[in-house]
Amino acid sequence: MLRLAVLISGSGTDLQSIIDHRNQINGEIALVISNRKNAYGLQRAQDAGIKNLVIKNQDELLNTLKEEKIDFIVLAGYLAILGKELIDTYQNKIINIHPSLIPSFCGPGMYGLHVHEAVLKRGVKVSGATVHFVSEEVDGGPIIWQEAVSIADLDTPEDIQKRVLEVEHKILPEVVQWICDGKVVLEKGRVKIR
Ligand SMILES: Nc1nc2c(c(=O)[nH]1)N[C@@H](CN(C=O)c1ccc(C(=O)N[C@@H](CCC(=O)O)C(=O)O)cc1)CN2
Ligand SMILES: NCC(=O)N[C@@H]1O[C@H](COP(=O)([O-])[O-])[C@@H](O)[C@H]1O
Repeated sequence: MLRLAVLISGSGTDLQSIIDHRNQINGEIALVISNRKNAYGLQRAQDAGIKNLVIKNQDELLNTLKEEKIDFIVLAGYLAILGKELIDTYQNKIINIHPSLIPSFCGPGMYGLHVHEAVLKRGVKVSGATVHFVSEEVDGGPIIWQEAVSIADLDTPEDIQKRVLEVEHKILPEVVQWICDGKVVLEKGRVKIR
């Protein structure tokens, strides 16, 4: 059974979606780590009986992940850019959920509401969410799964965020379950679900 660490920075609704599905997931949410002490996701972890820590320094983060014998890392609204050492140590063992259909509206500076503000400004009629492997290139890692959603009837970034979060809360636990079941295969930079 994989020992999972979920990294957060904020309210933790993506984390909660994994917690809510943990009985279907053949992995243990062993640790929740936030880089912000006021992240409500820490309370969600506490309420679920999951060990939770605040760690801002990436060297300390990597040491803690090793000490806790973490096998796989899920970035769930984690708003810091991971460095080369951590990514090399956990190569193809880190996933991230992003609130757009990558390669659109992603990369440095594209996080949280900023994404949906850019989506609204551009006037696209479809958005969605993407789960991808994490590489040194921000949001540039191999795409694992995506789901689109119509936003043609929405007029504010907050409404778009709300609708996209519904998709996030569906696909993130699904992908975590597939990973824990060994169904996610990366071949020549392209992901297949067995
Ligand atoms: N090396 C990588 N690190 C991270 C990745 C990645 O793919 N490779 N994914 C991001 C998650 N993310 C979008 O999905 C993302 C997070 C944060 C930022 C960003 O610009 N952050 C700001 C600071 C924000 C803050 O602290 O308020 C910044 O670093 O200047 C962009 C994309 C997680 N890490
Ligand atoms: N680029 C990363 C990024 O923007 N991540 C986004 O932060 C939000 C976290 O919400 P949560 O704290 O309620 O899970 C989610 O919408 C997630 O896609």
